[in-house]
Amino acid sequence: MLREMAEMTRRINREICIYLGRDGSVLEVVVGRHDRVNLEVWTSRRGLSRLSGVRLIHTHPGGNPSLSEMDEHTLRKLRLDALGALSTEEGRELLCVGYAAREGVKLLGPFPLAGLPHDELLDAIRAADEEVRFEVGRADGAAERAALIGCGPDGGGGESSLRELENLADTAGAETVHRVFQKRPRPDSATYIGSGLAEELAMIYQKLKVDVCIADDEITGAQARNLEAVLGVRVVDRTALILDIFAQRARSREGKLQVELAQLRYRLPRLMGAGTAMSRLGGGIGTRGPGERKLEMDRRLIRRRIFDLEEQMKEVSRQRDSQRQRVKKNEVPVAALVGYTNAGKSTLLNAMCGSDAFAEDKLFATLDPLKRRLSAGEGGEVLLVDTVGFIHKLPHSMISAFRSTLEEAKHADLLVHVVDATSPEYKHQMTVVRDVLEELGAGDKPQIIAFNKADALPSREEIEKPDVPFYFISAKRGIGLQPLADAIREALGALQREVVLEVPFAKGAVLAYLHENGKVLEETYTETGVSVRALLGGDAVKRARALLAGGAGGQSAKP
Ligand SMILES: Nc1nc2c(ncn2[C@@H]2O[C@H](COP(=O)(O)OP(=O)(O)OP(=O)(O)O)[C@@H](O)[C@H]2O)c(=O)[nH]1
Ligand SMILES: [Mg+2]
Repeated sequence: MLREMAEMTRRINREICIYLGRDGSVLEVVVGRHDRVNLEVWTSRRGLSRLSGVRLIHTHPGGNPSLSEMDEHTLRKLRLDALGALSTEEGRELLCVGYAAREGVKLLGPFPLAGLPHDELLDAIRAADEEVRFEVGRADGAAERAALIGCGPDGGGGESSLRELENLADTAGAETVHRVFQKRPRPDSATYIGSGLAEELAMIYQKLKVDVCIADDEITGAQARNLEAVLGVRVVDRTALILDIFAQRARSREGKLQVELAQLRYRLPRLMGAGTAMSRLGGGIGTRGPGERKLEMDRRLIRRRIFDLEEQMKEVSRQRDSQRQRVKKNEVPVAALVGYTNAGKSTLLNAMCGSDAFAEDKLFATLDPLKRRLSAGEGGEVLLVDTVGFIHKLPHSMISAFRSTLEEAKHADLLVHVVDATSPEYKHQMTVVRDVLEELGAGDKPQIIAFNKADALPSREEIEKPDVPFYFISAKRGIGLQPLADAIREALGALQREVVLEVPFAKGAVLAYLHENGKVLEETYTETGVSVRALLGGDAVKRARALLAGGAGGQSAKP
């Protein structure tokens, strides 16, 4: 067979690649180009830490009989029993064989075809099979090596989106080794980026030993499969990456339920047919579930699990609702900190409430809503709630999966929109946040904007002034927090503010108005009229003042 392979390679000047099972049967034949071959992935049903039970022999057109660096990478990545490289120079055919050993890859040969040490080779493989254990995840235990691809029209912010994707990859624990953005009006329906570019990338990825390719947009299952076939590496998209981060970070029961649900809903339409086992190879981005639960289930099981999770979520939602009702009854106003991921929401919550929410220079540090009492300032009790950060290209399926967390924003009385003012993308990020709030039905809540990280901001003049109240703060350095806290209290108070109004006897109608439209707490009779302490909504205060000011003998009211 080796002679035939050499002969054929000389004729077509292309690599030929044959996969063999342990019984010697041919599992697959692949013909590549002159200088490379697309390595299909074969995994038998053995554990991911064991040798795969597959041997691969391929030809090197020309006279090089040894294993290339790429060959060795392939050997470990596919956990092959052995990988043979056959040099095909006529009359001088030589076979070199590599196999996995505990200390890395061992090489035997090159041997002339007439003198192959069959027994020695088989013994070596048998020994390796006993002792070699691969780390699940990456064969060599290092960080996953990621390559990023994105495409879109010129000037569509694709580059900065790709930078953010790199940040996300970093958060997920992967190292970005390659990045490419292709300008095109719209993604290719079959391969997302152009197929020509994909073929070029395949070469580069092999050289750079890329483990996973991440697309900056949500792609279809078919696009992912087509790309995998060309690129020869696992392909995931932005959504899978975000879900992976969520999976690593979810702590509370509710957070875990939400993440698992979102992951399964994302996976269901993307399940691959049997045999394409690429996504099962090792661990890494897109394969982790909450608590490192492996996401390997078939369709039927997934459907059942989704149903289970939905039922559990309903229960959690009910509990959360009744909790909210209790808070409402106590009339404790709630302000929700919302904003783009990494804006500094958790840091602000900690600074303003003297608490210790988890804050980190990573994206999506916070997954679970956290409520704390606002400590600074006078007046009634106010609750602040931290929320999950928003991000652009957040797919709709995820918004619905995280609805119960995001609903904290919807049920809050006031939104404090925290903005990382030092981000070159701050305007775009603000738009994203507004859009998500809109989608949640919280678009018209009263808002205060907190431009955060003012300590690291070169010039406040550069920041475009919004048309809602705004404050420059530094959550980390504790700058400008008191004015912000006051503003929060005041804005919340406007909803049901305690005011004292001096109502002259001549304006008896105002008294009636206060009783009807607010909650009168105390009435004290003075020489000229009644001093009323009452809880009033913002509009009611305005109206009462107007009534007091209007007409003869009007006396100004003191708030
Ligand atoms: N320079 C500076 N850095 C800040 C400030 N506030 C927060 N940071 C940093 O910004 C990073 C993100 O802070 P977090 O509070 O985790 O941000 P978050 O909005 O809660 O992020 P997610 O939970 O991931 O959505 C951390 O490294 C903080 O130390 C600030 O006022 N100035
Ligand atoms: Mg946070």
